Amino acid sequence: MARRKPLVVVTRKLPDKIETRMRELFDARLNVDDVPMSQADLCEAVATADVLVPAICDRIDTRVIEAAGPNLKLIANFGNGVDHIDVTAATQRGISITNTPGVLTEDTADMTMALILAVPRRLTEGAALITSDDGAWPGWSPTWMLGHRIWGKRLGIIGMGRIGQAVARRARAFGLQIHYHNRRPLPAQIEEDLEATYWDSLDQMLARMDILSVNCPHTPATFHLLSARRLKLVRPDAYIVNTARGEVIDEHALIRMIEHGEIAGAGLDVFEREPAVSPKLLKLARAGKVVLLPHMGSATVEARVDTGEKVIVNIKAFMDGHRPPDRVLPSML
Ligand SMILES: O=CC(=O)O
Repeated sequence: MARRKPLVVVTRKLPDKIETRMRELFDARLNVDDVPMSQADLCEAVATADVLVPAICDRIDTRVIEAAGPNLKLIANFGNGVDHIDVTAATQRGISITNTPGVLTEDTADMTMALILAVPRRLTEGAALITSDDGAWPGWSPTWMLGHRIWGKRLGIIGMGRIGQAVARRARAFGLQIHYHNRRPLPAQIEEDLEATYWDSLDQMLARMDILSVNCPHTPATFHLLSARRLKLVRPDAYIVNTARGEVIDEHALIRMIEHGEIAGAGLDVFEREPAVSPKLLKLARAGKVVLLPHMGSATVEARVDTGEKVIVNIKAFMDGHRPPDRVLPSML
């Protein structure tokens, strides 16, 4: 007798190519209209599904895990970060989790570099000004719209995993000096190739950098890693860029310090209460102090297709009785 195809519930619209392949391989319940699923919808879905494919905008909390029926054995996340999933609760219920590392490294590093350039060089401010209706551009002047040079400055990367290293490779080409803080130093050869300096003490690194880039995952250990106390160590002429997760920075404290001129500015692609963005940040953006993007770090067609392909590989491996290549365990967080 032919084996029943696994019932795979996908919470958001995925690239057409991925949805077509999922329809071929699985009993796929797709969300072609891309209407976000409520917590109640998610609970209903996991009651009968074999596999749930959530996206990073879904909240797979204890309530959803407790609603899982006996068939749910795998949560194959569409995305890298898993801070929206209660990994411990799922693991305790015997549900495996997978993510999609590697496929968004270069795109996220590009967006990080874009923000590293955009904030000190006032890119969005200038672009808004030239297209404004009131003809606000008075013409070139030696002292007008001056930003700050990034060449020769010190970049402190917080979290030197795949994305942090990809940022370092780009930043070197822009003449930045690479410094980093990580749980562990990089292997000597990689450190040498990147000409990167390791700081065991995050506090000491923060006090000496011109630009800081947050590239670590959000885990219980990195929540508010840049706390109000640590932000006070940052130089008043320094900029902070975050393309990782909003929760890694105490956003209230950051806003206050930028408002008071205690930090020069920030480039943020992620926020503490996404998709809500603090009105104070919007005001700072209009004042040219911050550049804000709506969580677009990995938003390329290529990354989304590659992510979908990784999800499929993980589901297939699991269903064939193998260890899925991108298994996430609570001990990894
Ligand atoms: O932010 C994107 C991801 O974690 O995949």
